[in-house]
Amino acid sequence: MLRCLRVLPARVTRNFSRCCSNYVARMRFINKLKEDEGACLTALESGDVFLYHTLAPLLRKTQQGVFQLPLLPFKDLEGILNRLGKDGSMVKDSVLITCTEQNRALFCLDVGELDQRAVEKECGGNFVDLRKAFFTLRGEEAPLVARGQALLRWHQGNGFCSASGKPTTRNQAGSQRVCHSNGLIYYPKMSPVIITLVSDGKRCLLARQASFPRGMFSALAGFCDMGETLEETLRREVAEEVGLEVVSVRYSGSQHWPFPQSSFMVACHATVSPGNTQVDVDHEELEEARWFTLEEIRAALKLRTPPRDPRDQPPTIWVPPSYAIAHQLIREWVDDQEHPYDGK
Ligand SMILES: NC(=O)C1=CN([C@@H]2O[C@H](COP(=O)(O)OP(=O)(O)OC[C@H]3O[C@@H](n4cnc5c(N)ncnc54)[C@H](O)[C@@H]3O)[C@@H](O)[C@H]2O)C=CC1
Ligand SMILES: [Mg+2]
Repeated sequence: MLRCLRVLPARVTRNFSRCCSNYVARMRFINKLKEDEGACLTALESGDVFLYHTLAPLLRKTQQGVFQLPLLPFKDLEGILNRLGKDGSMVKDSVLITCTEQNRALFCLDVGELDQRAVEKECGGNFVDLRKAFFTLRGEEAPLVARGQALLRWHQGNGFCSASGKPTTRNQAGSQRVCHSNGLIYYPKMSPVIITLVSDGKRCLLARQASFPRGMFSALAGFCDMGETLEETLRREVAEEVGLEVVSVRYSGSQHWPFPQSSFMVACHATVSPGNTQVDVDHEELEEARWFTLEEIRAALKLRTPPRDPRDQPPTIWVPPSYAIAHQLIREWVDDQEHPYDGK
């Protein structure tokens, strides 16, 4: 019975103290840009834009060999577009992403209709696949390129109203599209996904899909069905994929995940009772799922890059890298084992 599922208090308190004191003003400014067409255009004209070509972000390599996301001031980009024979007003198709602590607005634009090499030459960079960009960029730039691509992809796929079949029009910020024939408003969409690390108190359960790189194991994940709570999704997915019944759940964190389409990943720890640990894998979904000891997980976490030798038998086990929320769950589990929680 669902009532049996205990939802434990979160152990981790997120600390936002690093946020600067103008956070409230900045959030209200961004919100105003979504609602006020004139203010958004003014912010774009004094802001920066980063580029995509058919959804691949433009990156630039510094002399130190570090990849960066080049931010082009509005005027510079207008000039570049003019030099490439395009009307500079194309910059106005940019989509609002965020705004810096100095209230400088940041937008992105897909220049897929221009010659890729010509743009790369003008901008001094290269358009790279999002997966590569996401794994290469540092700090806050990785979620920025993911967010930008997700928004641009959503605009490219929502040019028509699904009720009337007529074209939809975007607002200046790109935070919504409207069908003027029936007034329907469309907002960017993410699919909610639960991701959970199941533990029996001493071991944790990791699984791999056949499509994963060799040797990589991750936490269990699954899309929410319409009308489900996150707890119901978690309980159902664990039952479906590995045949186990979860008895408690603890929230860990969340993450926007752009692959293959926008998912909103909600990460939780879950436990099964020690007497109910017999795994029964659904081989339609998973290639393998099994329990791992603390020592095995510590060894897997030590591998910073996937093992080089593709022939090692059995394959060396490794886990998703640090930017994946699965990694956070696995690290927290190790921490829980090393410093057990006394419930206070
Ligand atoms: N950031 C991270 O650490 C991780 C992210 N993930 C992501 O979680 C997502 C879900 O994991 P899966 O095990 O594949 O889910 P899943 O166990 O629900 O299986 C996927 C199947 O669910 C169905 N489905 C239902 N609703 C769907 C929707 N809205 N979009 C697409 N398919 C839908 C499809 O038939 C699909 O083949 C994947 O996109 C994956 O990339 C998975 C593991 C780690
Ligand atoms: Mg799954």
